Amino acid sequence: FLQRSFYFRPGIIPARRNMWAESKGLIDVQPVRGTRDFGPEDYRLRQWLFDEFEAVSRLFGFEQFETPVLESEELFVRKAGEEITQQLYNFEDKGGRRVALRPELTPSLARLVLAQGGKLPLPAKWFSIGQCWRYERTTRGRRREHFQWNMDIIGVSGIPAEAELLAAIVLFLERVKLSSEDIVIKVSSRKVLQAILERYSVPEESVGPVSVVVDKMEKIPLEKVEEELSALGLSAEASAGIIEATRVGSLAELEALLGAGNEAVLELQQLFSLAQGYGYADYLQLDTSCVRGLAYYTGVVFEGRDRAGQLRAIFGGGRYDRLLSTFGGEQRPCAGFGFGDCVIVELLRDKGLLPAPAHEVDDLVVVMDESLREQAAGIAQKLRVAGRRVDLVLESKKMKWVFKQAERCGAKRLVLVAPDEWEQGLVRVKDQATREEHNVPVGELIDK
Ligand SMILES: Nc1ccc(Br)nc1
Repeated sequence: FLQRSFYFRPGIIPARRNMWAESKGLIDVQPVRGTRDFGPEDYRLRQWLFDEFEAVSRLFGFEQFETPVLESEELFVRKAGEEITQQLYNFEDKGGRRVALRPELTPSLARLVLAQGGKLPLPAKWFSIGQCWRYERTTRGRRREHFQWNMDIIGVSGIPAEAELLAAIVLFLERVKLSSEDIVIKVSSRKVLQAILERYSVPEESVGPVSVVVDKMEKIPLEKVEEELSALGLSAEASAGIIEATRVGSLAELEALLGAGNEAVLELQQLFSLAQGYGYADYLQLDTSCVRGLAYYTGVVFEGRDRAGQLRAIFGGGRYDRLLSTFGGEQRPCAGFGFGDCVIVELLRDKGLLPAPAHEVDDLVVVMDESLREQAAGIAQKLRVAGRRVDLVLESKKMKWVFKQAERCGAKRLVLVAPDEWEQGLVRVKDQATREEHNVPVGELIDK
């Protein structure tokens, strides 16, 4: 019943509780349903991924922030029927407060921006990596937590903001050796649906809830989509207009549908031109069926998919100019994206691009005679102060075990503290790469 590492074996939700083991008094060693442990092997892979997220964010001049995983429930209570709010991991705490484990990072970002008041210099370019939660009731046994990388630009109303965010994503993809042959970034704008709804005099506030319904089109029958659109008050004609607008596959077609001066058309034309400038245009595909399932988007939206179409969205984002004002704050233009830690790992594994970061230390320090333990401790500490990673063997071990441990910890050097050599001020050093062994004066150990 040992849980296999999650990252390396996707979709393997931990084995059911082991009733036999528990009957013997062993606690349930599985993590809570829908959550993952990150043992050292998984944690190294996760660290590699997060280091890439961070490196790209810093290459774009973004600043890192963090907010609590626990938020006031009200931050996520929205009336647009989004899955993300229907699966809220919410509860009442011992103080009677209605709280929730955050399902996404953007509302927390908005809260933090508002907390800074008018003194926040704009534009603000912020990034964060945080665990997000959902309470999935279905028996599918899906995960209930994942980590998301977010980058957001606050205070820039123009398309250059969206283009810059996409450039960051593409840089990440290319750093992990993916290309436009592997990934397509579907791009559209909520202003397409807005323009259609205007034609049928549907109030603009419906764009969010209508988008939430349209976002489900890939997953539910068309009749159900039409039913839900009708429940939102759309006429049969308006629903037909919306569904037709999700079938546009090029900018030229969109221009023909909405007219050359339409804002969505102009903005998307600018986005594709900037994409040429950055050099990532071949990732982009205009697809008006891409609306994303978050109600608060107000403009450009995008999502990353594997070109083979086997996986769920790898990332998603867009413009959300009204979120701050819905929290009672001053309206500020915002754009951002969320990039999960799971689908990307599945894709990299499928492509044979997943690294397997090994545990490694610089020195394995071994005491050959317990009378020299204090001396060995001193050597280990000096090596560490000099910045070398040291695994100090803490008890008397046979050499067979020592050689095995040297492999396990990827030691570059074996440092043996033994009586005969010590009397001459020497320690025995074995270079693990060259297998060469020689006696080294203790004082010269550091700069070797
Ligand atoms: N929003 C959200 C949270 C957690 C997981 Br797993 N998926 C989506």
